[in-house]
Amino acid sequence: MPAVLTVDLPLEVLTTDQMARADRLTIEGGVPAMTLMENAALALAKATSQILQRTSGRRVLVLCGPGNNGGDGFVAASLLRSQRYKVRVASLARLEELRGPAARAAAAWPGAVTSALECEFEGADLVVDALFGTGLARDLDADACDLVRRLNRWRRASGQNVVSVDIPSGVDGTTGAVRGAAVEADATVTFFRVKTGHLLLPGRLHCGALACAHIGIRPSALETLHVSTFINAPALWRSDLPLPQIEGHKYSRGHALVVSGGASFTGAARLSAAAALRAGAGLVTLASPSDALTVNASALTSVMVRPADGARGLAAVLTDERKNAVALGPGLGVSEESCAKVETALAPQAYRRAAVLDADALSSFAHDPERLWRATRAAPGPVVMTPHAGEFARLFACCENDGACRSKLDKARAAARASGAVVVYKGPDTVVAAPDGRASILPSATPWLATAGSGDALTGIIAGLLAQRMEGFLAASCAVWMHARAAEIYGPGLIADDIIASLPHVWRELCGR
Ligand SMILES: NC(=O)C1=CN([C@@H]2O[C@H](COP(=O)(O)OP(=O)(O)OC[C@H]3O[C@@H](n4cnc5c(N)ncnc54)[C@H](OP(=O)(O)O)[C@@H]3O)[C@@H](O)[C@H]2O)[C@@H](O)CC1
Ligand SMILES: [K+]
Repeated sequence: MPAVLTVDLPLEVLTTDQMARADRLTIEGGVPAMTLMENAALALAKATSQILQRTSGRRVLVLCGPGNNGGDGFVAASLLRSQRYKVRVASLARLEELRGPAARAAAAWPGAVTSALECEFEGADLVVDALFGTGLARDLDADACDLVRRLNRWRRASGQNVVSVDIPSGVDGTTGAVRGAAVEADATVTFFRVKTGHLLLPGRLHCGALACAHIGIRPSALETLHVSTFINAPALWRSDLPLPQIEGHKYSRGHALVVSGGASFTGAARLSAAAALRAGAGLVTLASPSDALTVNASALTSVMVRPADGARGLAAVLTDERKNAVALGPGLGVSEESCAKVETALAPQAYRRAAVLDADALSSFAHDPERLWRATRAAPGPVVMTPHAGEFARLFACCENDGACRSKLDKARAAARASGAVVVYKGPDTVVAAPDGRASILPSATPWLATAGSGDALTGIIAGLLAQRMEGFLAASCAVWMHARAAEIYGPGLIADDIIASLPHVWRELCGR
């Protein structure tokens, strides 16, 4: 798998409506729509010819749709033809149905145009998919679905490349959903800014290598769009990254407390504790039930172990105000006692303590999520919750079933609003959402991350960053990225311990040394 977590893409991520507004503002500001289309086609032709040079291909088939996405295709076809590629064009619409810049682009194409529904892919070295872009408004009809499926079958059978213009046709640019059928591309060239549908599954899996081209829309257009979704990349949180100071000491780097389960369930909390230390917390203590003290103490060296039985025992350990971040959930057990421990950890108090809730700390409230929201809303410091899809569905049924929530991003945002907490909705396209509306989307994650203990390591990294007083949304986003990058660096064969062992490499990359 290529290292995509370090690829440079602009930070802001737009919905298709926001992109249409950016286009409109730019055109109203005096840049002709045709100029934007020509710039888009230039970027597309460049990306296409780079692939053709690599594969020694000469024959290109351009599939054009009924809107401006098709217009980009016509202009790119003309450009590629002028570079002496052998170009065929097939259109989904009759040429007299085209409007505006798309009609002008089609009129300027000097070659023949055949029907896309009847076109043959045989003989092509590369297909340009310019059928539908950000204007896709409904599911593809049966004929268009059939065309897309034929294209996908040909690509798999021939091993040839497909390059999508703006977004693979059939992918909803805002939600990432497949509207009937969607092109499977090897590369996608989008314009100005990446759209949410490029990053959310299943859309992301259709894009192939994603590139974003400048087409003449000024970044100042973003000011009126109120963008609150970002790619989860170092540029989002790097300036807030806590780095040890020469004059500092271990207490100034924060003290994380991880709550262990009983004697038979201690491994998960120990993984979290080790990850919190590697994430840079100055000290980490494991609060352990008495029956698990021996096993915990004998398995740990740099993590301290303190006895804590039940919610009262936890309250006693937490009277130490230096313990400024607490993590609960891994191996905790689903029980009323776990609910009481969570409420103890979140109880209002004079000092600002951060909390991370994962796994059983969430599942224990599945029968009464409102009880958890009362505690998270009243908590004195930032609270981060890290549900995977199953936990999310149990806890946030209200957001799952809300008709207004059309994507994973919408659901995570609604959950963050309901709970007043930062919600890390885990998965291959992990979304981090803050109650104030900010959200980040992880652009990639290796499937090797789906391994036992991986979530426990993430919980620990978040706790470690929170202990160093990083702001909740940024700490959660940074932890999600570090976790994924550690796994990407390690590669195949990864187990949870390797994520923790790889964190120093991630720190070296981030610190530039
Ligand atoms: N200035 C700009 O704006 C720039 C835009 N650029 C490019 O334009 C693209 C956006 O163009 P767009 O808005 O024309 O939409 P597009 O994606 O081509 O498709 C809409 C067309 O399809 C139709 N249609 C929709 N759904 C359908 C369905 N399921 N099945 C069948 N038909 C369906 C819909 O017609 P409808 O029937 O809904 O009236 C309409 O005709 C963008 O992705 C980028 O590539 C660049 O050139 C840079 C400058
Ligand atoms: K397309």
